[in-house]
This record gives sequence, structure tokens and C-alpha cells, in this order.
Amino acid sequence: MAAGPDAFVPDGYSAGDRPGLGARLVAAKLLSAIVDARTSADGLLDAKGGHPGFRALERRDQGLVKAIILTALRFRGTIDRALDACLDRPLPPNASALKHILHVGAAQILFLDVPDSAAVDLAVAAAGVDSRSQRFSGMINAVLRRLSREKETLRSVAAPGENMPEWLRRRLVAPYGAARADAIALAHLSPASLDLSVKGDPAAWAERLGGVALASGTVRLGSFDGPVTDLPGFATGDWWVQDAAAALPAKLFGDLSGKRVADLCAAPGGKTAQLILAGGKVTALDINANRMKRLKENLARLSLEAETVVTDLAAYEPDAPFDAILLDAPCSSTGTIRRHPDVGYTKDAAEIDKLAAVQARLLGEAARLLAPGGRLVFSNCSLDRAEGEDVIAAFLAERTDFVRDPVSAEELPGFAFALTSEGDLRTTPEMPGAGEGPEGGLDGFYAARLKRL
Ligand SMILES: C[S@@+](CC[C@H](N)C(=O)[O-])C[C@H]1O[C@@H](n2cnc3c(N)ncnc32)[C@H](O)[C@@H]1O
Repeated sequence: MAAGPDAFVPDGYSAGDRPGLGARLVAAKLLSAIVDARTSADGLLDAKGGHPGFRALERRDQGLVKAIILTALRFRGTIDRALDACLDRPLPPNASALKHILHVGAAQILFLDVPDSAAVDLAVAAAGVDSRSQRFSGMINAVLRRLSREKETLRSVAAPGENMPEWLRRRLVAPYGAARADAIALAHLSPASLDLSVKGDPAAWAERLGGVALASGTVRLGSFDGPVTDLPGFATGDWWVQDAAAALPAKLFGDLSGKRVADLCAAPGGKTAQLILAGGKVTALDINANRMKRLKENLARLSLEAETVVTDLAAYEPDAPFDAILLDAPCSSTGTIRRHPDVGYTKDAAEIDKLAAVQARLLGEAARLLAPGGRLVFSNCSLDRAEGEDVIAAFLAERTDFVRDPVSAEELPGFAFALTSEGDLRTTPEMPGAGEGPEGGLDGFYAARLKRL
């Protein structure tokens, strides 16, 4: 039997006794798993494979837990400051369970459309069933009530960088400067738009779905908060979800008609679909069998075909070299924080250095599979130079049989602003995307195109 919200409740008490309590207990528990145990939120907040407590909640409560957690992470700095302003004395050290209960309450009071009284009462009730927090019930009540009274002043973001974990801010200030790091931090506070890559006719799909067609062909629907599977064109396989920036690296190959193409870190297959539609005879490779299963399902829905191989790239020995290779390498994903605000709390600088070494190794493996004269695009969704520009600089310094093949503005209509002086692609979340207002924003991406001499 799956553990329900009662799994977090002591004997003799049922979370079901109090509507909404189960959702708050699960939210506090999962916030702890993310912040203290550095577990990825995606894995926990999955209706099928997620945390048992989350899976056991009603669909509506699952939506609430998701909203609470994403908001609590997005505004973690602001919430910390607001709570500090309402506390008479600092929280006791090691009172992590108490802190999560307060953050769950504060996220609702400051940023979500939940009656303040319910948020306060349920935080007090959540403390009542947690042996470590019981004795703080009175304090929680007083602090959250004060927060509710003063929320108009306390919820504004005091400094652009206050919601960005310090380690990440340091990593971004160095390459981008303080002003751009601040702009990135502010962009992280708004959820990303829903972007679709379409098999054909972006203008018609934009009109049909009520979105806009970007110059790159992406259809942007702005904020969307429902199951994408219900949208026209999903069941018929006319489009797939893909951020506008994530769709750019595969475009750097242009027409692939008649070419042997390898997508070497392929799953779940957004870029594989693009390579097939560009005319390539595509081999999609990935080390992860579960993710490859998703790639196959995605291609089947889109009625697209590729050869699929599940293996470690290091062990792959194809019959012949490839004319074009995409290496969309695993990375820290700091470019996707608008969608995944947990990344700032589950990753750190040491992990970035580790991933940079993995990327360098995978790039070496990809290079041995490319035919002379062939092109290789290296990409990933990190904002960090160590995982992007530095990997390519080190590779080119060592491999004199490869040169950079700079991308020109004409190749990426509407995205000239994202090209570096060396001809690489570099997007960051504060960039315009659709050009203006809330429709703006892009995931952070890096891509470099190389040519084998
Ligand atoms: C960023 S994801 C790829 C996303 C994909 N290109 C897309 O657009 O849908 C990176 C992928 O690299 C795969 N991977 C990591 N290490 C690998 C290795 N040594 N060999 C092959 N694939 C690997 C992971 O399983 C993961 O699916």
C-alpha cells in the first residue's frame, strides 16, 4: 500500500481529520528532501513515480503542494528575510523541520492565493503533529499572523540577488558581471513560458493555440497551467514541448538531408526530433534505458523514426563515422532554474566542476566518431562557463584537427543577440525570447559548433 499523508503523522492522529493538513505536511517534508537532502524536485513531484506521500494526495492537493514548493524555492531569500523580520529571536540551530513549516506557511501567505488564516492554522496544526516542532506552535502562530499583517511590505524583493543562492551568484558574477547576474536572478522569479516545437507551420499553430510564433519557429504560449496533453495537436503528434533556447543547438546543422547523424545524449529526444525533421538519418544514443523508453514514446507519438542505442557513449563503436554529431551533454541545468528552482539548492560549485570533467570526456568520445569534414555541436543548459566556453577552449587547445565553425546571425533569425563574438550561442534567462514583457525569457543554453578538418 502506498504511504499516504498519514505516513508523516503520529499514531492516533489522521491528517484526514483536517482538510489541507496532509498537503502542508507533504510540502514541508518535500522541502526538507530538496533543501536538506538535495533531492531533485522533479523526481519527488511526479504523479506516477514521485514521493509516496505526494502520490497519495488528491490531484488538487498535488497542484497545491507543487505551487507551494516552487514558490518557496523561488522566493527563498525573500521568505527568509520576511520571517526574520517577524521573529523576536533567531530560530534555534538544527530546527530544520520548524523552518520548513514556516517556509511552507510563508510561501502561501506572501505569494499564493490561499486564505492567510488557513495557511496559519495549518502551519500550527503541522507543528502539532511533529514532535520536534510541537513546542513552537505558539511562536509559529504569532510569526505567521504578523507576516500576514505586514505582507504588503515584506513580500517585495529587497535586492535582485536575494533569492539566488550565494554559490550560484558568485559563479555568475565572475563571467557576466553583477548587473547581468542580478537580471538573471530576477528572471528566475518568473515561471517560464510554455514553448512548443512544431513539425510544420508555426504561424498556423500559434493562431490555433493562442500563442505567438517566434522568428526561430518556436510557438510560445506564455504562461500555461494545465496538462499539455489536453492541447490540440498533442495526440496527433504535431508538436512537442521544448524551450525556444533548447531548440537552437540542433538548428546549427542546417539541412541534414542524406547525412548520417548521431545524437549522442539523446533522451528524452526533443533534439532528436529536430534532427530527423532536418532530413538526417539519425542514431539516438543514451546511457539511460528509462529515458530512452521516453524517447521512443515521444518519437512514436510524433511519427518519427531513428535508430536507438542504449549504451555508455564511451563503449559505442558504430560501423562508420558520422557526418554530423550533436552532443547535448549532461550538465548542472542552471539554465533551467525558471522551471526548476530547486537546482540552486540541489547543485553546487563542486558538482559543476565534476560535470565539466564529464563533459570534456564525452566530447573526446564524440570527436572520435566524427568523419573528417563533419560538424559537431556541443551544447547544454548550464549558465556556467566551466560547462560551456571553457570545455570548448580546452578541447580546441588540445585537438588541432578540430576548429570552431562560427555561427552567423543569418543562421538564427531573431536570435543574433545570443551569439558571442566567437560565434558560439549563449542564451541567459533574462534575454528577450519573444521580444517583450511576460512573453519574454529563455532558458540558459550554450552551444558551440566545431568542424573536423
Ligand atoms: C541534457 S540530457 C539530453 C537531453 C536531450 N538531448 C533532449 O534534447 O531531449 C543528457 C542525457 O545524457 C545522457 N548521458 C549521460 N551520460 C551519458 C553517457 N556516458 N553516455 C550516453 N549518454 C549519457 C543522460 O542519460 C541524459 O539523457
